[in-house]
Amino acid sequence: MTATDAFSADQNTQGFPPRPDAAETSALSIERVSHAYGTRRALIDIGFSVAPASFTALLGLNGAGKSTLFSLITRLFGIQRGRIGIFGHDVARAPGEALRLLGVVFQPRTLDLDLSVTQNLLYHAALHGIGRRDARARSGEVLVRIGLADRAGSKVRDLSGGQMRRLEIARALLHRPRLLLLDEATVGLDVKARADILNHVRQLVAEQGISVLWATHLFDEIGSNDDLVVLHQGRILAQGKVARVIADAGASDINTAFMRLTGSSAQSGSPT
Ligand SMILES: Nc1ncnc2c1ncn2[C@@H]1O[C@H](COP(=O)(O)OP(=O)(O)OP(=O)(O)O)[C@@H](O)[C@H]1O
Repeated sequence: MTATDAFSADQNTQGFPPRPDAAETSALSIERVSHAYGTRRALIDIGFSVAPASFTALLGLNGAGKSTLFSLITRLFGIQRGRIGIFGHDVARAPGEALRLLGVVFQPRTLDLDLSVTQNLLYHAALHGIGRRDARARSGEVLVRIGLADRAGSKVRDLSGGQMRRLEIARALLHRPRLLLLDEATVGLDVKARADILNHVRQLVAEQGISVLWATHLFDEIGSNDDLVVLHQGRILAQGKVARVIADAGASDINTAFMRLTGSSAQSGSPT
């Protein structure tokens, strides 16, 4: 069976409606997206949007489909079904315009440990075609923003895990994106480093107006005012303001709501 065949039984994926106008104003719009690895369906007709200057948590256990979705948004994988827009730019049809507005922090670390903090940033800036002088200015700027200015000359190898993550966030901000995706950004960090990263990212939303999609399997990373998307086994089970999702599930907290929606429980302790 081909990936296309894998969806043929799903009536909801037959034909896509015209783009809603609202999608044009969303930082990110996911419309009826499906993805299969051979016969394994990883995403099944999912749709949601991220509002400009908002923090949206994408909550799902391992295997929910979060990384697959990130791979589609960033064009690591081609889109099999549906449409993805970034500030109104279709990722498949206008990838240059769309991806210019996007910054990403992937789950695996991708820093050069033997280069300094600044050298890592300059290298990345060069890949984006940012001139040397501008790159230096921007590097200083993003390091201040993410609280790493005092480590500019340090070798990355000498940073803590949390500082490395913050450097990756700084790097993702170098080309001044308006939408930032973070895939399980706190995995492997202790409680303090996790809180630290989350605070920095929330500050980017509040102070810089950056839109954030924060993928996590930890419900204690979700704030009461956040927008929430609950993804489970490739399907979206709930979305909306956290309070609304909790109320709609007839629950009193996010943990119970998640259990009711999925029949399982997310983790509130340290990431695995
Ligand atoms: N390259 C691949 N080939 C085949 N199946 C895959 C591949 N990548 C992911 N899958 C499957 O797709 C589903 C979604 O996986 P995905 O990695 O997107 O989930 P996730 O929510 O990011 O989980 P995790 O946090 O564990 O990475 C899972 O069933 C997974 O086994």
